[in-house]
Amino acid sequence: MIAIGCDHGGYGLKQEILRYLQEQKIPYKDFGCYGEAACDYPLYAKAVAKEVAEGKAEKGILICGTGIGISMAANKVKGVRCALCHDCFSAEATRLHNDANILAMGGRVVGPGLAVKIADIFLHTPFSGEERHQRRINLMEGEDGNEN
Ligand SMILES: O=C(CO)[C@H](O)[C@H](O)[C@H](O)COP(=O)(O)O
Repeated sequence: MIAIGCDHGGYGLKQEILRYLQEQKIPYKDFGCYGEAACDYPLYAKAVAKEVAEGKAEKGILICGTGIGISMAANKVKGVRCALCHDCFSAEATRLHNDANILAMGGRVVGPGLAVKIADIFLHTPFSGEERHQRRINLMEGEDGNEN
């Protein structure tokens, strides 16, 4: 299951991503927001991040105006590796190298065609599992002597 959320700046693009998920028959849970009224992105970031961190969702997708605030908020949750991607190369690389578990995008930055392609790559690219990448993820997650 994919957990998905947005703020008002990402609402329109989220509708496009939901359409893609439905067409592809990819199960999802929509954590809001549910309209274009102004709201606060950390609330939706935390709801999706918690779902992913607790293993209830396989991956997450978060969308705000820029993708910046919502990715920052998601990355405060332990176990979350949220990657802000506005190109296909980064979407593939963050899965292969970082095993990113949440994709963030900006609804005011990227158009729907590219955004759907980015989401498709993100959802279908496996982690490479290579030792050097796993070692770096472990360091990032606070193992091997780091504090966090
Ligand atoms: O990244 C963001 C915040 O850091 C997002 O783009 C928000 O969607 C944006 O800040 C919302 O701005 P608004 O003026 O309240 O529409």
